[in-house]
Amino acid sequence: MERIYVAVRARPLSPEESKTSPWRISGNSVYLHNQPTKFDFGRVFGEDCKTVDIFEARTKEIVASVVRGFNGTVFAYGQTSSGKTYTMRGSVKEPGIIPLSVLELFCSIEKEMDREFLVRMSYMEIYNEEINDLLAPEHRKLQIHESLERGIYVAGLKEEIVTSPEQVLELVEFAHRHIGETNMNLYSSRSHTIFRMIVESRERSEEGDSINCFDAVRVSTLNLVDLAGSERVVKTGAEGLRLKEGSHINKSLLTLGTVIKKLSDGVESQGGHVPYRDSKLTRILQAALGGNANTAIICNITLSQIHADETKSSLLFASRALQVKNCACVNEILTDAALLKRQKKEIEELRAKFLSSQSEHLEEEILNLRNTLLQSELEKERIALELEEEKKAKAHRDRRLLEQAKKIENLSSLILCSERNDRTTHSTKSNLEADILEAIEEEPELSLLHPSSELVQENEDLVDSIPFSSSLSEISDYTDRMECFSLPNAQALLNVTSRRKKHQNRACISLMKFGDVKIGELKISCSEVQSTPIKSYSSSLYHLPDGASLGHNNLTLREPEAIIVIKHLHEQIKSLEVEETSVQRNLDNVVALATEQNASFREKYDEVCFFFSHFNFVKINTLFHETESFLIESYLKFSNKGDLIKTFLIPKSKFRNPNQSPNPLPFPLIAAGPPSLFRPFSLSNSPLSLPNPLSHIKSFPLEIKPSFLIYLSPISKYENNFRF
Ligand SMILES: Nc1ncnc2c1ncn2[C@@H]1O[C@H](COP(=O)(O)OP(=O)(O)OP(=O)(O)O)[C@@H](O)[C@H]1O
Repeated sequence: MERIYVAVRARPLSPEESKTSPWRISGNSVYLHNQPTKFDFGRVFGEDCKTVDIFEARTKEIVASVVRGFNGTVFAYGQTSSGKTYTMRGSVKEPGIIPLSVLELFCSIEKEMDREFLVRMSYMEIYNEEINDLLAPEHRKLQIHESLERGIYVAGLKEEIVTSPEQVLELVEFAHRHIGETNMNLYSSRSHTIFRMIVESRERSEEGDSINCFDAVRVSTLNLVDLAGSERVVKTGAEGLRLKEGSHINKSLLTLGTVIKKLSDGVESQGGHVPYRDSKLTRILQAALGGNANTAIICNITLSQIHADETKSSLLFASRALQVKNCACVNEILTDAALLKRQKKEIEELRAKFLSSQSEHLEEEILNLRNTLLQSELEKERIALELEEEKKAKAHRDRRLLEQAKKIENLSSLILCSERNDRTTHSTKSNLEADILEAIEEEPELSLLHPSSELVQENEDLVDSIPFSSSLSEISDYTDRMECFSLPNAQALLNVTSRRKKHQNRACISLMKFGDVKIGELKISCSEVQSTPIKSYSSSLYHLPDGASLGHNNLTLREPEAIIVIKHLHEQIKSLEVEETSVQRNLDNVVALATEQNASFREKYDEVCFFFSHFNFVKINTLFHETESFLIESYLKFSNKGDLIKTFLIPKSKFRNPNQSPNPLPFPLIAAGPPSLFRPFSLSNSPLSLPNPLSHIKSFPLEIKPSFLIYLSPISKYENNFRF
C-alpha cells in the first residue's frame, strides 16, 4: 500500500497580486500568514519552479513503473486559471507533464532490451458528463464498461498505436478539447481531459524461438488528467452554456472531492460505499484513486488574495488526497499457453529447489555417516587397544593356566583312582563295614578324608559370590580368582589322595593283621595251655576269650580244664579262619565288580571319546537344571552353523557344577560357565593347541545361544592318561 503522492504548485503572480498575497510557502508547507493552519505536502513548488522539476519529483518514476507493467495516474487539480493546463500540456517554452512523460516512456521502453512493447494512446474528454474521443471527434458520448479482463474501460474509444514521442505529441497537438472564454481564463478548459498511454509488453523471444518466450502480456496504463477548474459563477461571469459547463465541472469535482474524502477516511477498506459512479470522472479514474495504480496529484493553486478561498479549498482537497492509499501491482494478461508455460516454469523451479534441498539433505546425511564412520574408527582403535591389553593379560593367564593344565592332568588321574577306591570300599562295605569301623574306632586317625567335598565346597562358595551380570573387569577379576580357587593345588590333592589311599590300605592291612595276630595269639595261647602243668585255678579264669589273661605264666590249669580251653581256642581259630576266607571271598567279589564296572565305564568312555574327539563344543540346556540330569547338546566343533549333532543326558550327580573341581565329568573339562563368565581353562598357545572358544561364542547362532557352556578337550590327547 502506498499513499497518493501530492505536490502543490503555485502559479506565478503578477506584481500586484504578489503584494496582496496572504499565502506564504515555507519548505513543503503552505499557510496563510495570519493563520496558524499549515498545509504540509510531499513537495510544494513555488512560482519559480519548472514543470520539469515537478515531473522529476514523482511523475518520472510513475512513468517508468508503467513501462514495467504498473498502472500510473497523474492529474492536475485546481481552480480555474491556476495553471493546470499549463502544467500538464506545457507551453512552447516549457514542456508540460504530458510531453515529458511521453518522452520518458519511450526512453524507458528503449532501455528494456529483453521485452518487446506495443504502445497505444487515447485521448478523451468528459464534457458535460459526456465522454468524447479527442482522437476521433465523431466518437461522442461514449459509454463506460467494466469487464473482468479489461476492468473499467470506455467502449469505442479510439486507441492509436504509437511508436514515437513525436507521433504522440502530434496527435495530442491536434486533439481539440472544449475550451471557452471566461472572465478568469481566456482559454478556460470546459472539460476534463484524460490522456492515456496503454503500454503492452512481453518478453522478447529469440528469432524463430517463439516456444521459449512467454505469452504473458503486461498491460499497463498511464493516465495524465487535466481537470477542468472549479469555478464560481460570480467570478467567471458564466451564463448560459458556460454556466451549464461550470455546473457539470463543479459537480464532477465535488464527487471527486467526496471520493477522496471517503478514501482518506478509510471507508472503502471498511467495506463502505465510495461513490465512484456518481461522476464519469471518478468512474474512469476509479482504479487510479483507490486501487491498482501509482497516483500523483499536482494541486495547482493561486496565491493571490482574491482566490484565497478557492486555494484553501484546493489545499484541503490535496490534504485529504494525501491520506489515500493505493496498491499498485503488475497487470499481466495470460493466455492459456502462457499459463501453461508459466506453470511449467514454476514446476521446474520447484523441482530444482526440491533437488537442491534433497542434495543438501543427502550431503547432510553423508556428513552424518562420515561422522559415524569416524566415531566407529575411533571406537575400533579403542577396542584394539583394549584387545592388546587383554592379550597381554591373557598371555599372563596362559602361563598360569599352562601350569594348572598340567596339574589337571595329574589330578584327573588321581581323582579317578580315588573314586575307584571309593567305589570299591563302598561295595565291600556290606561285609567289611563292621570290621573297618571297628578298626577306625581303634585308630581314629584312619578316618577317611573327602578331598573333593572339601574343594568343591570352597569353589561353590566362590561361584555363588559372582554376580551374573558382571562387567568385563569384574569378570576378569572373578576369573582370576576362579583360576586360583577352582583348580585344587596338585600337590595338595596328591597328598590328600595319597593319604586317603594310605589310610584305606592301612585299614585293610590293619584288619588283616588284626585277624592274623589274633589267630597267632590264640595258637600261642593254645600251645602255652598245652605245655603248662595243670594247676589249681580260679573259675573266673575260664571266661575266654581273654588273651591277656592267658599269657600269665603263673596260671596253673588242671588237664580236663586245659583240654576244654584248647578246644575252645581251636574253635575260635577255626572260626577266625572261616571269617578270613569269607573276607578274602568278599574282596575277590569287590575286585570282580570293580573290573566289571571298569569295563562298563570304558564302553561309555569310548562313546564319549567318539563324540568329543569330534564335537567338543556343547551346550547345557538350562531347562533341565531342575531335573535329575542335564541335557547336553553337542554341536559341530567350532562350526559357525552350530549344527546340533547329538543330545545326551548326564546325571546331575556327575555334573553338579562344571566349575567344581575335581571334574565331575568322565572326560577332561577345559572350560565351563555361562557365556558371560565363560573362561577357557586352556588357551590357544597352550600345548593342547586348542583354539580359544571365546572367539566362537559370538558366531554361535542366536537360536541356539547356549545358556551354559562347557568346553571339552579333544579326548585323544588325554586318552593315555585317562583312567577310570
Ligand atoms: N507556471 C506558470 N508559468 C507561466 N504561466 C503560467 C503558469 N501557470 C499558468 N500560467 C498561465 O496562466 C494562464 C492560465 O493557465 P491555465 O490555462 O493553465 O489554467 P487552468 O488551470 O488550466 O485554467 P482552466 O481550469 O480554466 O483551464 C495561462 O495563460 C498560462 O499560460
